[in-house]
Amino acid sequence: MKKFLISASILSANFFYLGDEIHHILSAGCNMIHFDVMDYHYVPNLSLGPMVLESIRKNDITVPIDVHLMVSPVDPLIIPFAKAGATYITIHPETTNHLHKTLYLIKQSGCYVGIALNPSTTLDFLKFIIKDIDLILVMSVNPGFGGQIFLPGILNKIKLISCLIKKYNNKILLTVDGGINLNNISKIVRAGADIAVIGSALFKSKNYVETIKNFTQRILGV
Ligand SMILES: O=C(CO)[C@@H](O)[C@H](O)COP(=O)(O)O
Repeated sequence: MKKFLISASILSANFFYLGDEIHHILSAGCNMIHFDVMDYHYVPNLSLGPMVLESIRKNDITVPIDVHLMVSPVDPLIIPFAKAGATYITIHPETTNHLHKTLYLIKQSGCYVGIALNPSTTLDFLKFIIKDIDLILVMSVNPGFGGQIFLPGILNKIKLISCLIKKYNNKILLTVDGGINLNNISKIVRAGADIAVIGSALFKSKNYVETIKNFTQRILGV
C-alpha cells in the first residue's frame, strides 16, 4: 500500500524568505516539494528557473522535488532541471511533438518521469505510455496560477485514472494539483490520489504545523 504524501507547491511561498519557508513546511511534515516552472508562453505566468532549484539542493534539501514544466517547447529544459536536482520531471504532452522521445529524455537524464493532464486533456493516449511513466499529475485547475478553485468534475477523472493505474501500472503515483484545501482533501484521497500538491492552503495559512496536522487528520480519516 502506498503512503499518502503531501507535496508543497512553493509557487505560493513568500520568495523573499524562500529558504525559511521550505525549512518550515518540511519540519511541519510535508513530504515533497512541487516546483512550478512557467514560461509566459505555454501558460500566462513566469516563475522559477533551474538556478533556484540548484540553490535549494545546495542547501541540504534532500526530499523529492517534482519539477512541473509548464513550458513549450519542453525538451531544452529537461537536462538543465535534471542537473539542478529534480527528482521527478513532469511535462504536459502537448508541449512536445514527440512524446515518447521526451519521456525517454527524462529517463535518460536520471529523473523519474511525470505526465501532467490539464482539466480538459482526455485519457486515450495514456494507454500508449502507461508503462513508461512514474507519476501522473492531474490538474484540478487550469495551469498558470496558484489560488484557483478546485474543479469538482476532476474527481471523476481521478477515479478513472486510479482504475487505469491499478490495472496497467500500479507503481505510478497519482498526484492531484490545484485548489486543494481542508474541505476537499478527503474526497481527493477517496477518489484514489497518492499525492496532494498544496499551495495557497498551506503557504497562506498562519501556522504551517497546524495546517499540515489538519490535512493529515483528514487524510488518515478516509
Ligand atoms: O501548477 C499549479 C498551478 O499552475 C499548482 O501547483 C498551484 O500552484 C497549486 O496551488 P494552489 O491551487 O494549491 O494554491
